[in-house]
Amino acid sequence: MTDFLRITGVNKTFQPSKEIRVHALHDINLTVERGDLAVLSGPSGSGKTTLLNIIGSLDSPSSGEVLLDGQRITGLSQADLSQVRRDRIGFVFQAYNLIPVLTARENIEYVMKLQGRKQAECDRRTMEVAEKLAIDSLLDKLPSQMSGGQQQRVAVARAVAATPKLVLADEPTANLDSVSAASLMEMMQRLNEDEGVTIIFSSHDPLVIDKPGIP
Ligand SMILES: Nc1ncnc2c1ncn2[C@@H]1O[C@H](COP(=O)(O)OP(=O)(O)OP(=O)(O)O)[C@@H](O)[C@H]1O
Repeated sequence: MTDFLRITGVNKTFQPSKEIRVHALHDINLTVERGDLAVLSGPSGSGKTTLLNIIGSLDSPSSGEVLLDGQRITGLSQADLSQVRRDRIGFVFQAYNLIPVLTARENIEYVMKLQGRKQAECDRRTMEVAEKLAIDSLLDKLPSQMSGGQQQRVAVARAVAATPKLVLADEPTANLDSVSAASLMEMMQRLNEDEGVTIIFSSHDPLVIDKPGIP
């Protein structure tokens, strides 16, 4: 069976100016199985965001290759990469990144609409994920009318609603208090089990990393 995600010999060097070169990733080799809930842990500056951006095809490695579901994503055209991101990957960011002028419902529907799904299907799937994330009473609110924990649950709902194969979450609990962080982790764990979606997230929070059930 092919690995769901295989990263081989990935290096990333940033060159912000002529004199400065930053080796953010050095010879990274990693495999993730389908259905895993995996955590990338490490101190600030160790390269977690850089690696997640490369896995999510938001950035490209300086060398090495990334295979997602058997397909080599390193070297694809920008148009093909956009399609991979739209159809196969859901993103959750530290700062929630909801669209401020859209309600929770419209934010959640956004990627499904880009995929060309019919309104009835968007409605059904929005309700399904909203119930799983306990945000069904928040669907008509704007991000500014919600707490940080509520916004992050909406962001997770947006990431999973479009039925991606992979969800990438970069420090999703970093801006949350410990109770909201624990609740978000439980919900992500349940989504991983219920929907079989592979989730990779980064964290440097021992409470999150050491949670039972997280390998
Ligand atoms: N666009 C960039 N230009 C130059 N250097 C960069 C760039 N992006 C990241 N870096 C550097 O690469 C290294 C890894 O950064 P990265 O953000 O991936 O770490 P991280 O583990 O996610 O950190 P944090 O936990 O603080 O978010 C750091 O030294 C950072 O300064």
